[in-house]
Amino acid sequence: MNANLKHRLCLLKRYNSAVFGPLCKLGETVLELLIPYLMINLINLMSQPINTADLSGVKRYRQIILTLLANPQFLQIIALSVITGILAISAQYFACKAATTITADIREKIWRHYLRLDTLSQIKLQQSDMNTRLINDCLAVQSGTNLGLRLLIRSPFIIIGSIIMCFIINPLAGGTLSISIILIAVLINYFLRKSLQAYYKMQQEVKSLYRQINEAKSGQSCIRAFIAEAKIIAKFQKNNNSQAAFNRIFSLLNAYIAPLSQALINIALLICLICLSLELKSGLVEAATIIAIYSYFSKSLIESIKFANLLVSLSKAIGSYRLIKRFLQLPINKEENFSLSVPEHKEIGLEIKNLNFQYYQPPAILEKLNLPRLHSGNIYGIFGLQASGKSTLAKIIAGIFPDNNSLHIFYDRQLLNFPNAAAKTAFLAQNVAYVEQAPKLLSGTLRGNFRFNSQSDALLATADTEKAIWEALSQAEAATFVREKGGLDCSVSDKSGNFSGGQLARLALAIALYRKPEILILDDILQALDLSTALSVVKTLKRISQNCLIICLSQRLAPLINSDCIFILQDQQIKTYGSHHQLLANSNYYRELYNLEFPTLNQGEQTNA
Ligand SMILES: Nc1ncnc2c1ncn2[C@@H]1O[C@H](COP(=O)(O)OP(=O)(O)OP(=O)(O)O)[C@@H](O)[C@H]1O
Repeated sequence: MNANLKHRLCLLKRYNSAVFGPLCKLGETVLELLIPYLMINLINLMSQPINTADLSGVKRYRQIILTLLANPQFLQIIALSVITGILAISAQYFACKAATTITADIREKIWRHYLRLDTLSQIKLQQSDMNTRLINDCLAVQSGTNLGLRLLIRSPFIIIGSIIMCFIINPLAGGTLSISIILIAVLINYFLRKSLQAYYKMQQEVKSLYRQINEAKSGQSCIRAFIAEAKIIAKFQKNNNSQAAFNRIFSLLNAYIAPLSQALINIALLICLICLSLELKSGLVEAATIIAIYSYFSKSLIESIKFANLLVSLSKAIGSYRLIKRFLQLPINKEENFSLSVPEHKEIGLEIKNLNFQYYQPPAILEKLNLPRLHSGNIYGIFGLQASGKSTLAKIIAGIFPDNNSLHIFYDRQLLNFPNAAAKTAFLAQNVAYVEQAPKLLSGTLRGNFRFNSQSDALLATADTEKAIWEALSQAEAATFVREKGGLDCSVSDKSGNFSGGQLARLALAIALYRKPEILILDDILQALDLSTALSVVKTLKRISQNCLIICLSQRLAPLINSDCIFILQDQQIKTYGSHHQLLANSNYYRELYNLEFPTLNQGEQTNA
């Protein structure tokens, strides 16, 4: 079977409720249209006198029921009502199942796409946008799909069917109903347009509220420092009031639709009844016919109002789906399932040639940057003042930001060729451990944070794994406080609030060491540690650097002085490099920095150098 057909069959199987729902609704609609028509005969039958003169009390009613039950049309109506009920419930069930399945799949797709996004797009994307896509937009799609599957066929079918049935029963009634439905359509169209304009403005305000909440959450210290609470509250109030105003306009405009439509249909019905009353008196029309006409008028009215609500829901759903689609078109750069097995005991090397980088708009953060070949077995230091681009460079080496083909990887001095940029990113993700400046853990348990590459819970709890985790914790000087907190199953709260900055740095280092990476990048983490812990960590790093390439980045010289080579990042480039002593002897800039940082030591050191 061809793959495309197979894929379509799978989709059909998964979303079969989306077919069954409308089918049940169609069946229900057809039967519902027939019932008032059949009622004409039933009412006529009931209006004929049933001989109950010699009976009294319960027996009298029993006689009436038996007469009705003997009439095949009565039985037909009962049977049709039961089937209609069953079809209505089934349609409801299938529509709900299809809508929730579709939305769950879309939500999963959004999340997968987010995780595979190009990191620059991830940074650019506001947290509030992600929340809106995942929650508000998905809910709008869900309710639009649910209503659409039930009403998109039903409402027009009932309205057109009612008009046809009215024409069959009485052409005057058919004509009056047609005209009133056209007027209702014009009215609905006008109010819908206006209300949707208000809805989109309301959405903008909601987005702005979300943004403000997130900003206020992340910038709390700034708000407190500048006593800016009142200003923040006033801004929030302004947005909130504006959102409420648009919400009110939207709700009012929608609320007008039902009473105005009802008034229109009632006027039409009144005109129709006045005309028909003459025919009724002259015996041209039966009372039962008028009841059936009334029934078709009310059905049309109810369906018109439902259809108006459906249109509102559908336009919201379509708007939301467009935003989701736009999000899903954002470029991804991580290729799943790419694996390049790392040969054991091979020396890894990396080199950067002519690297340029900017965050989605100028200025350039790194420009024509070159980094000579680095090899495993060494610790390299990269020094740069604040905002010189250290973290940016670290993220490029870790494969988090695009390297635009400037980063070259070597095994035993042989250049590694990757089939495409995504394969290189996947390789770096597997082999480089990057410990960021202010790391955070995933909430849950500490053990869960050591889950690498979809390891199962069972594997995480084996004696071997536990031993390896504790070894990594000891190497990162984290074992003691982890024991005090209750061991590997101690909890990690939301945003890692139950650990200090230094503890988080050590835990992040332990997680990185546990992975036994080929390249380890430490972004200013030694700075977060007290002196004795930092010295122990440096000793560990010396030991593990025998099989690993380690890069430490720092805005202070102290954590880098013992590195095998120190690179100075300045003016978007690596300006100079060498060992601490070489730099002290040859670089004025380095010497100045050193004198600033160690004012009392500098005399002796410089004399030695
Ligand atoms: N997400 C971002 N969007 C736009 N510009 C950014 C972003 N992240 C960093 N920058 C800018 O890039 C420049 C380098 O930042 P980077 O974090 O790489 O410097 P750094 O040397 O690590 O700084 P620090 O020592 O202060 O941590 C800075 O001017 C910063 O404003």
